[in-house]
Amino acid sequence: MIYTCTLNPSVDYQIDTKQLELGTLNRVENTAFYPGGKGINVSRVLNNLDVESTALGFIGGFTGTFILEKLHDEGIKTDFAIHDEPTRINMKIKTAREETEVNGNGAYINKEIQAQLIQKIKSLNSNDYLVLSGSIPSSISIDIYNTISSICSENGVSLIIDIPNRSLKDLLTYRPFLIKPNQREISQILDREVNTKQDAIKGAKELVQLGAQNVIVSMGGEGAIFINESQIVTAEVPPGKLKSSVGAGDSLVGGFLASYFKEKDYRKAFLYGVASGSATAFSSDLCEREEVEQLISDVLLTI
Ligand SMILES: Nc1ncnc2c1ncn2[C@@H]1O[C@H](COP(=O)(O)OP(=O)(O)OP(=O)(O)O)[C@@H](O)[C@H]1O
Ligand SMILES: O=P(O)(O)OC[C@@]1(O)O[C@H](CO)[C@@H](O)[C@@H]1O
Repeated sequence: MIYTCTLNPSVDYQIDTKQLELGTLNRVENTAFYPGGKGINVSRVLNNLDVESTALGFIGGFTGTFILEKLHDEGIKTDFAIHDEPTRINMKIKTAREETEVNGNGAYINKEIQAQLIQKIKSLNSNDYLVLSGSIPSSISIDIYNTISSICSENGVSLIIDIPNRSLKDLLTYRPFLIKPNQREISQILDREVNTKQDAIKGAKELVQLGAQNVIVSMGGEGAIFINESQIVTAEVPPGKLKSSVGAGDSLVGGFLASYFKEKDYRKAFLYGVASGSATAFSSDLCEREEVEQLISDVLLTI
């Protein structure tokens, strides 16, 4: 079974507007609410690609209820540790020129609720995959990434890590099955600029040497690279019109896992992941299966 763990979920309030001016009243064209947070997005993408998962993490308040209802409506299983304070609302503002995100710092999670989640993660076993994704609420110690990774390592759970944090480097000793930093994140981890695919390949090799079994570096509209001990694959994205890149990275992870789970083929999984990321970038919400499959033949892989 695949599990996703979102320590800091969100309701994503998506705003489409011609322009945004600070310091004055802006009236906008379109708005929409989506269940958000990186692991939750992975669960939604897996579900769209006909792969079952259970969404774990912390959730609470009226925003938490909204997320749970949406996930259950879509047929996604959940097993969150529930707290009192509302889950955060993140603003995703798309103008004709650029995308702006305003992410909250997250709800207060007490020690008892934290322990409840850890207990759930302890019940996973070597047949399971856990996708540990996204930031942590500011009330939680960064050590929680370490705690979860070490439990997975002890119990043989295949761990996928996508966290926006330098501490990813320290988690590589747990030999995660997959990590997916984007260009900005790998630059931070390595403490140097990663600008080109060649830079990303060099950096990802270092992360494999430090313990990652597989590394994908996502580079937005420039595509992505995939590396493990025996393979290096680069991908160019298919042509299309960017609608919203929110969740594109999560879709890459979800698409990769959906394919790998069924076929156990890294190259095919990477291809499917890149097509999923782009399909999300070309739509308002997360990708649907038909959208992904239409793009597959336009993704250019180089081995
Ligand atoms: N403008 C784009 N055009 C085509 N494909 C895109 C575009 N932006 C993203 N993608 C696809 O999505 C994948 C992941 O994108 P990106 O590197 O932006 O992830 P990310 O920074 O983790 O995103 P997020 O945090 O919003 O989920 C890319 O590798 C690519 O396949
Ligand atoms: O603040 P974090 O946890 O780093 O990222 C949260 C977030 O920006 O990531 C998802 C897109 O990847 C959104 O659904 C969500 O709002």
